[in-house]
Amino acid sequence: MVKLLKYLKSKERNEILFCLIFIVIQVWLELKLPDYMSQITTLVQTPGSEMSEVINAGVYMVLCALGSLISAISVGFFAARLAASFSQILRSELFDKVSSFSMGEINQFSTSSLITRSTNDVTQIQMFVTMALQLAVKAPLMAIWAVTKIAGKGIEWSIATGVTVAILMVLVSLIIALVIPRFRKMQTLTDNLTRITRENLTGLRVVRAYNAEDYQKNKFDGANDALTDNNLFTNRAMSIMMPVINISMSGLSLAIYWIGASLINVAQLNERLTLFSNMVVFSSYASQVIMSFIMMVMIFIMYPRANVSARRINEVLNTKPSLTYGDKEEGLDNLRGVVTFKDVSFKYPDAEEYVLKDINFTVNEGETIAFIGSTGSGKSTLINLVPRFFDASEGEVLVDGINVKDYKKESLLNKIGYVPQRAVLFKGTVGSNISFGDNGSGEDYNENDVKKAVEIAQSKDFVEKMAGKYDALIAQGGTNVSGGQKQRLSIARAIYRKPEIYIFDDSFSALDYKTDRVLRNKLKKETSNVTSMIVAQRIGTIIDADQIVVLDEGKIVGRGKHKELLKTCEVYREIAMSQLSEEELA
Ligand SMILES: Nc1ncnc2c1ncn2[C@@H]1O[C@H](COP(=O)(O)OP(=O)(O)OP(=O)(O)O)[C@@H](O)[C@H]1O
Repeated sequence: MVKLLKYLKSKERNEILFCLIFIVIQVWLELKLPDYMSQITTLVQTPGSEMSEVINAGVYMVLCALGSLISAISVGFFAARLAASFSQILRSELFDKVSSFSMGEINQFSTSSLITRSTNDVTQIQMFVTMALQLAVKAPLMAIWAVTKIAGKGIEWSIATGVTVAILMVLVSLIIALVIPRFRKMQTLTDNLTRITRENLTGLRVVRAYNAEDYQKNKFDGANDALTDNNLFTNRAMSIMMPVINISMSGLSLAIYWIGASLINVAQLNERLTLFSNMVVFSSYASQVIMSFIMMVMIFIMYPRANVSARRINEVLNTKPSLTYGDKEEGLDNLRGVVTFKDVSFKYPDAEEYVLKDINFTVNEGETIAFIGSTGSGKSTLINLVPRFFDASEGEVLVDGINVKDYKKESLLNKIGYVPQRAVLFKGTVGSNISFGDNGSGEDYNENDVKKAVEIAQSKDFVEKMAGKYDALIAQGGTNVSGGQKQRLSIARAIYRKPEIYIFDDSFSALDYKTDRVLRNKLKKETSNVTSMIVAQRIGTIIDADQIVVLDEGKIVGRGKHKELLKTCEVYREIAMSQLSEEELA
């Protein structure tokens, strides 16, 4: 938890200082109250006391209570402000950190856990900081201050207070020891629940189509019950705590008055008044000691859960992204859109087997290189090494003659227009989704460029029919457009970027054959100097490519043009024969 404090900025540090000042004032004023009470008791019991003196002491008491109230409100105000801005900082740090992760790190934590860590865990910290700021300093300060006030006022009462605190310590420690493991489990169980909920919502159509609602419900109920049982256990244990504390407090008051009564009974007449006054004061301060104790217990209760959350947040924040970047902004002179793979091999983090082995090729400016092969042969993995979603385990990936690892992040990615296998659209408008291609320029886009990109991507017809045209709304995940339309908008986004290299990861398979052909021809005509790397399943999509690379189990088993490969590569011929007619093959 302490490690997280380094993220506090000077504004928040000042707020902590204000909190501490007000806490000291509050405790001092609260502990003044019994003094005035004792003064009033003595005045009332002393014959000849002036009424004005009693009223004076009463007024001071009211002023102290008011001052204490104002201080408590100020502490609450600053604590809430600090906790809110602290959690804002943490959320923002987490967001930035996760954005810098490679796919390997995202997979290591899992998306649902990263969501819980950025939301629920941060909320736990926020709640704890609000409470702890108000109580963590106040409780021990009040306890020590109150103890110094009652010290020497009566050994019997001190023993009674000491015994009560000792009994309370034992009981509360037992309860806390019982619940801490459950608090630790809470966040993992919440992760689990988030994962199942997320999976169910994103896969809702499949769940419905296969009548798997009951199966999903059972999984959800399992996770929900586990979390509920855990919560119930901790809540039941905690519910014992308050009565225990209340009984102890009442027992202590009873003991103090009982001891006081016995002492007064045997005391000399002139000592009785002092004893009575001491008893009243002692009882008040003893209550303050117990109150401090309750406050400390509350912190102990909240701490384990907040600490688990802090650890989970720290795990993310302390993870060093495996991707480090160089300082190159440009490639070698005269090179543009040139991609070279030199003896590249790759295996996924924690995997035993290589997914790519000894990959070598070069593609030059304006050329089209296509990758084909059976499913799982490593096509997507190969092209993912260019924008550095993963880094090559061995060998080098060069863009314009420079290793991709030596570029600045922006410089490398500005050269690339990437279209993923599954199109991704964001909530916004057609325009904002396409202009996302220009480093997320959002609503502030160049309308002509958007129109041009939409036209090349064969999307003009349907976009201009949408209500609002380029300002038409796109739902989260692009659920209000068809799969093919989504893919075309995603291609338009890459075109809007004006890159040196297009990377199409099986992006044309959602298009019908005619649109696929027209789109590629138009793209070739309008952006002839841009290099294209295309992963495809359809021979038709890559038949005109300058180079076709045939992959089988992560190895290149053929390379050349369509006609050459038909003659030289068995794997390619098999794929071609399964898709093309005799005439087309001839
Ligand atoms: N994140 C990952 N972690 C571990 N292994 C992975 C991961 N992604 C893919 N693989 C494995 O790597 C191999 C190649 O996968 P890849 O997605 O590159 O194949 P592909 O040729 O693009 O397949 P498809 O045509 O079906 O998209 C597969 O065996 C797959 O199981």
